[in-house]
Amino acid sequence: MKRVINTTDAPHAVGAYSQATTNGELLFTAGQIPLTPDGELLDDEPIAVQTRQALDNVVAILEAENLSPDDVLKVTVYLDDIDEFDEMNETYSNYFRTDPPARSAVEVGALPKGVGIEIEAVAAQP
Ligand SMILES: C=C(N)C(=O)O
Repeated sequence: MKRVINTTDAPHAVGAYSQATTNGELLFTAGQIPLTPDGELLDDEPIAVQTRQALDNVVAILEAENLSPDDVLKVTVYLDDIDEFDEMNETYSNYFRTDPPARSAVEVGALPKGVGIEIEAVAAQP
């Protein structure tokens, strides 16, 4: 059965979606943008800062379900500018140090709120 996740440790949805959904086995986060839980948009910050905030949001959502980055199976990274891949990747690697999840990283034409990055994850209950 589908259940939605709501945590104040991650930003509220900026549209018609839930922060995450789960069926009790798999958890799907919504794409997380560099928006703080208090609603501050970090769109003018370097991509490293934006990546950190997006991943902090992913981690907060995971922790709301007692999951951790180790439980993540797949990540998708959407970048406004693929030339920022290396900078994103350096920050990203701090979150997934051993046996990192599968990942796709792609450049897209534009992202909500004019941010530089959006990151979504799929995790499984251990
Ligand atoms: C920010 C999003 N995840 C959205 O607009 O779908």
